[in-house]
Amino acid sequence: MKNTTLITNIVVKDIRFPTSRSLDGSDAMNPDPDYSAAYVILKTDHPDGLEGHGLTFTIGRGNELCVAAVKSLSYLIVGKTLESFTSNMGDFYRMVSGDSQLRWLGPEKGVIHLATAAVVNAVWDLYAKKEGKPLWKLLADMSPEDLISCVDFTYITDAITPDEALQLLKSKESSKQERIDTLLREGYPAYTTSAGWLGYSDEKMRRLCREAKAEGFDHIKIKVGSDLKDDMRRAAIIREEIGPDLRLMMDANQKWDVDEAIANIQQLAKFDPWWIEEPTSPDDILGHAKIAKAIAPIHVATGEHCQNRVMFKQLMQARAFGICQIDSCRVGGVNEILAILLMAAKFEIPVCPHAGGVGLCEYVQHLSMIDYIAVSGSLENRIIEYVDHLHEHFLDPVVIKNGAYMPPKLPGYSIEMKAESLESYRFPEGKIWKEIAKEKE
Ligand SMILES: C[C@H](O)[C@@H](O)CC(=O)C(=O)O
Ligand SMILES: [Mg+2]
Repeated sequence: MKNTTLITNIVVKDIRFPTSRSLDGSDAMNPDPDYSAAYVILKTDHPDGLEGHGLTFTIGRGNELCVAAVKSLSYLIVGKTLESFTSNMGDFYRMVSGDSQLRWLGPEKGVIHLATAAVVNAVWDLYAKKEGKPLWKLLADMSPEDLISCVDFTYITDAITPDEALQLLKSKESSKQERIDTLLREGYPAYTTSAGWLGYSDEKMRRLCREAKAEGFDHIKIKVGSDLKDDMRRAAIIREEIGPDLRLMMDANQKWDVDEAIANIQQLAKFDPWWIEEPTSPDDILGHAKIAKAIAPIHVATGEHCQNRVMFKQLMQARAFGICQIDSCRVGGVNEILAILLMAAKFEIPVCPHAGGVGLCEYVQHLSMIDYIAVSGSLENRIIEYVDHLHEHFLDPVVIKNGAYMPPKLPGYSIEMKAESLESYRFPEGKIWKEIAKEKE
């Protein structure tokens, strides 16, 4: 029997969920998101019909651009074997992100990089399925040398060299099993954003806060950035519900200019936020540094719109944030995430991933788990975002127990959606979108 798995085709789907109807996911910058995915299926010649699944997340309009970008990348993947990629995952990443003509569209940013993430993550899903392990375990079982070989150190060696990264991983190697046991027993701590969407009524916010507390969450995030008076009123309601001891985080979704952010956070400080997220443009490193200095000890958190490892590097070097929010498909998938985790460990900055959306919770649980097991080795001030939407569409949805993510058990990257969901939410031909179109008529 042959040992190689040929990737025979890529199927790409435009999948959209009409979340804007209930204002789930709404914030000051994005008042009406329709959580969406450019969804990738790698078909193979494996006798068991093995497939690699991956997605990149958008909030509706423009999802078709990501679909088109995946199609443009597909010639790099189709007709090649999985093993030709997994024999050197670093070379694989450089090949996908560095195509001599497509690179002009980025490099390593924007629509082409979102598409890169979908493709790269689909290959990791296929790899983990072929090995019969959940992704976190596939990575946990790699030697420090193998993990390092997955990383593209181009443009970041002034912050961390491959040799430094290797030493860092080696220092955690002998105690990995203890941390795996902790995760299997207690899970990885989570926080919830489900109560704090900007479009929710005060009553709904209060009810969801009570439910979150009862479910064991001790960190809650709310949206700010609409109107300061309203932000203060909503923050007061949330504090009243959660009391003084639970941690409260605030997310401005890039709404403010730098000095405006400082002034507004100084007002909101009376509600004791642990972090303020995306206070200004995600590209403004010096602006973030100015805000971080002015509002300490409140932390600046950012990363969900941080486009690549080079930007993360500069945020770290400039001490511009205190919390690093990786996003599983904003940067170029698992390989680039490993680079960011290594830098964060070296700079001793906690990584608290951005999740929510559709599929992001399913993805990032693996990333935080590998960070804890093999890279940072720490849970201190580390917590994964959790949002209670759309998990029912996945074959291996996240399991939350007592406010913590339990380690996934099934092989793969947990991102495979149910066939009936892919069919019903296909845009614009799926049943759901046809019904919505009819209602509008
Ligand atoms: C538009 C998205 O829902 C965004 O508000 C998510 C986000 O900022 C977060 O979860 O953090
Ligand atoms: Mg956010």
